[in-house]
Amino acid sequence: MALKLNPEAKAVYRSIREEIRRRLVLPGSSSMLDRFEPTSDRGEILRRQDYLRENLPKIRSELREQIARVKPIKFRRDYLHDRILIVDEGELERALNLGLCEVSTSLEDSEGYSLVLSTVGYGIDVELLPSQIAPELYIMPLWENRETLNALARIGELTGEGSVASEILRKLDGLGEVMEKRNLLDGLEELVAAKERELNERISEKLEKFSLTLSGKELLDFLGELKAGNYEAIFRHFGGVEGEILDLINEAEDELSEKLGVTVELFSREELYPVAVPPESIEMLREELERELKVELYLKSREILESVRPLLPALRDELSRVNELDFLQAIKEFTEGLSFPELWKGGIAFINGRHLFIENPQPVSYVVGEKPENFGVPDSDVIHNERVVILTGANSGGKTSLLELITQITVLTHMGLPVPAEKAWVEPLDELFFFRRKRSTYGAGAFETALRSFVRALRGEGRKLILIDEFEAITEPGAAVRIIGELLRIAHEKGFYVVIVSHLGEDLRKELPFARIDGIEARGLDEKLNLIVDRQPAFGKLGRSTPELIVESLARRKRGKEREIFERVLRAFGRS
Ligand SMILES: Nc1ncnc2c1ncn2[C@@H]1O[C@H](COP(=O)(O)OP(=O)(O)OP(=O)(O)O)[C@@H](O)[C@H]1O
Repeated sequence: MALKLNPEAKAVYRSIREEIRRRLVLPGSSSMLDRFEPTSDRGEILRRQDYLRENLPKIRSELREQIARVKPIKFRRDYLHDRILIVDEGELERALNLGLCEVSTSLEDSEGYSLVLSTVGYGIDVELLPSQIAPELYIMPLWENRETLNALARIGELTGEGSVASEILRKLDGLGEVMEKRNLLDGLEELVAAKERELNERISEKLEKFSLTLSGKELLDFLGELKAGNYEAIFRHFGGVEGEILDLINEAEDELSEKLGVTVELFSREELYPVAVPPESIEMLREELERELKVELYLKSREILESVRPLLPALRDELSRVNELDFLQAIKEFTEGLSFPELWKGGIAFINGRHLFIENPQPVSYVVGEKPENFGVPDSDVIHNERVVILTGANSGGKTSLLELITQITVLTHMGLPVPAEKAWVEPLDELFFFRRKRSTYGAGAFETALRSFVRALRGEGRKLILIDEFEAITEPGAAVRIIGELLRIAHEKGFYVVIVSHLGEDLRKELPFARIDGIEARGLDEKLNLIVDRQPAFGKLGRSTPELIVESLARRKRGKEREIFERVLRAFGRS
């Protein structure tokens, strides 16, 4: 059963949830928060506490950075246009239903496909399984997410839970060579152009050398041959150069063949200098390479998938565990220094509670309902297990903040999380109500609305905590005492826990002997003549609003005639 929250209590829950959510690293982890919605089920709260007690210590600070590297790995069914599957008439429907590629019963249809797969011996042998027909659909997402796999491996080390990712990565290594060729294919034009440039440079060097040699003694020989009409020798001379150039071309093509893994013949043998590769040749080479690569990638993927497939369920589990770890690290960060409350029966009590959203708050201890035996807070002897408490005291004393703190501790307890207090005892409740003071709403409308919500909170049975901030601000003090008095009597009879902020403490005390009156008071003035407020309510004591301290502050700040008047007023309090 979910703990019921009225809108303002729910707003406190939302701000807590938001504090945790913004500490998450991955968007996919926020659904974990839904599992920690406030519940009134005692057993469930205890289970959550146990789960966190066991798991939070495993969370190391380095984890956050690794979690941030994890991306979801999505295996998508896709239709592959590069392959055809040739099957037997009887398998046709099953093969078509796989929806992975073109299917036919006739080999004639395979024209134009890079990959011909077959269950009947017409191509690469396959069974009718996605892992054999389209292994790339499994392997490519893994290959593209090596960063994630690396992070998972590291996370496995950090948590001591291990990981299958490193084994998968090792198997994927076998794909490296094919992928490198793929990269070469992307830069094919540039690769060929560079070779072409290099080749032309080397040929031109050769030709230069050739003309140099010719300008030596050979030139004389050459002229001699020419005079004698010995053309044979001249051609032999030129033929030698031609042979050398052809060698250079062959060498360049061999290098390319080696790199690309196919026999390359790109350069023309007709025009020896400068050599140029026609664009059509590059296109043909590209097509051939693509075809070869597809086959190679298919075969490699299939081989790797065979050994990787049994690891995939564990990988899936690890990926969802990362969201859980992300959630845990967010909780760990948010609850640093907080402590698990004790579940008990008797209300709510805490020692040195610290408001979540006040910076450097003064810790406050408080009890609504039964006082725990080892409560040990000074001056708490006057507490007599009162379920209804009236909180009085100075303006800006921290009354609203205390109601907020009680709400925070109650909500966190019901989420199963630690609370901002040194020690806390919380009874699992059915409903939590928090009514804030409506500052600017006056008149019958506002009063009617407030009264209705209050009465709605009192309706029915169950374990309820009702927190009300200054109800009387929207009606006349006289009527307020009567209305609040009667409503609190009903709350008392029903055994609900109530904290109500009120300036009518004196009057309510007379009406409600069962209620405790606590007070927040100013202790004095600091060196700058500002009020020093003790945020810790005094138990069983009406909080004076200490206007005399304000008068004293003014008396000491002012000069001349005004000061005289303030001092006279101060004397009326019996102080000077
Ligand atoms: N425990 C605390 N430690 C430090 N600062 C606090 C604490 N509680 C409240 N304050 C600060 O005191 C100021 C007044 O608090 P709050 O509004 O709760 O007082 P209040 O008694 O409800 O005042 P009002 O009577 O005007 O409604 C706020 O700025 C708040 O941050």
